[in-house]
Amino acid sequence: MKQLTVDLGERSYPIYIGEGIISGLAATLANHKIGTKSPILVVTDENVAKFYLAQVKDSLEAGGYRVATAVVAPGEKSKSLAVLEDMITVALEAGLDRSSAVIAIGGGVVGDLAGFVAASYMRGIRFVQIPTTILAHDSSVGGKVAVNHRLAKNVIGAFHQPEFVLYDTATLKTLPEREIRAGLSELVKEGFIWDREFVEWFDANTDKLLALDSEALAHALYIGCGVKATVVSQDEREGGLRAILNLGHTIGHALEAVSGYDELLHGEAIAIGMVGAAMLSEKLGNPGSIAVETERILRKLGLPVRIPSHLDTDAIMSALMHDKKFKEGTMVFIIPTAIGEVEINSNVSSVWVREIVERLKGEA
Ligand SMILES: NC(=O)c1ccc[n+]([C@@H]2O[C@H](COP(=O)([O-])OP(=O)(O)OC[C@H]3O[C@@H](n4cnc5c(N)ncnc54)[C@H](O)[C@@H]3O)[C@@H](O)[C@H]2O)c1
Ligand SMILES: O=C(O)C(=O)C[C@@H](O)[C@H](O)[C@H](O)COP(=O)(O)O
Ligand SMILES: [Zn+2]
Repeated sequence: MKQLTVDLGERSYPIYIGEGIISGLAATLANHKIGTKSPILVVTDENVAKFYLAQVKDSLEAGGYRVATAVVAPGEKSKSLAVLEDMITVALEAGLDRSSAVIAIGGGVVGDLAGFVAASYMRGIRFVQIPTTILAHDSSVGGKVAVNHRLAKNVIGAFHQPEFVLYDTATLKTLPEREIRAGLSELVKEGFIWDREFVEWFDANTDKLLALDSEALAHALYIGCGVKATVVSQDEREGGLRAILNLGHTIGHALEAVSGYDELLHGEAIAIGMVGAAMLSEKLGNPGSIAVETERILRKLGLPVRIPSHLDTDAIMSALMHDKKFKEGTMVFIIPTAIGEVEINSNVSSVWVREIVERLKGEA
């Protein structure tokens, strides 16, 4: 098993990464002083429940825990206020108290939702992240928890750090192919923002990653979680640096909202957004090779790199204005300045953005 730390003073926590480590969940909870006196709530979705819920519940109960479960429908639409309220109902009915904990087992949807349940229930109880998608290397680390609004992604939420992250890489074996590709989009993002060598390694190992080669995947997830932990440790609440993790998200989140949260997967929307940010980089005077290279790598992963042409440009432009980086009338974009380097840039004109959105809709 490998271990990383998110270094946040008294809120510091470990990320455990290893194959088969989910079987040690009850012992890990006990090590982290989550005791058996108060009930715990396990939140997951229907797909993940099918594979892993019985095993997790049995092992927790064998460890003396009283376990309530909440199983939501899979997909982004479960990140809603209505589902949040259902979760709170389950928590109340199961008698969760301030010593209880919420355990999220699943991808980023479950992690963000369950994390926000934990952040808001009785004004905040502890929670644990058990990521089961590649993409969740990102969502399970860093404490951003949220649900969506019809008009904008992640605008109802909080910063609430987990007690620990337990990443059992064996769970990834059951992922559908489209989810593997979407997860790799956010994983290569960690390289695009921070680590050119990782991008080069990623490019050379794409086939292995797509085939879920255990060694390649464990290495990539360790590096990806490491980038995330390093950035969050320096800027927990996005005062500055942390915004770089948002590469591709300004356009990406707008596409998710405008398409009703059920057409593009998060990682797919972010792939398109990363190509858009790279095209904006060229407008700002950086080499055009950044966009060419970004697009080549994302295409090789089988990801979409163009905006579905039926999405309305005006609707996308208006959704962009709800981006959380938009402040005092100024758009803020994360712009790649080289492969492996980005800057936070507030000099991007909305005229350019519209032009790039149109271009991304127009070409194959
Ligand atoms: N909080 C953050 O910092 C952060 C970071 C990145 C993304 N996110 C959020 O994460 C969400 C996307 O996460 P995601 O891509 O993991 O989506 P997801 O949670 O919807 O999971 C993807 C799909 O895979 C299924 N699944 C999950 N694990 C599985 C497994 N092991 N085997 C088989 N099927 C499995 C799920 O049921 C779902 O259908 C978005 O809402 C995004 O906004 C948050
Ligand atoms: O952790 C962060 O910070 C990120 O930006 C990671 C993103 O991949 C993630 O999608 C996050 O939820 C986006 O945050 P938001 O503040 O733009 O909603
Ligand atoms: Zn993301």
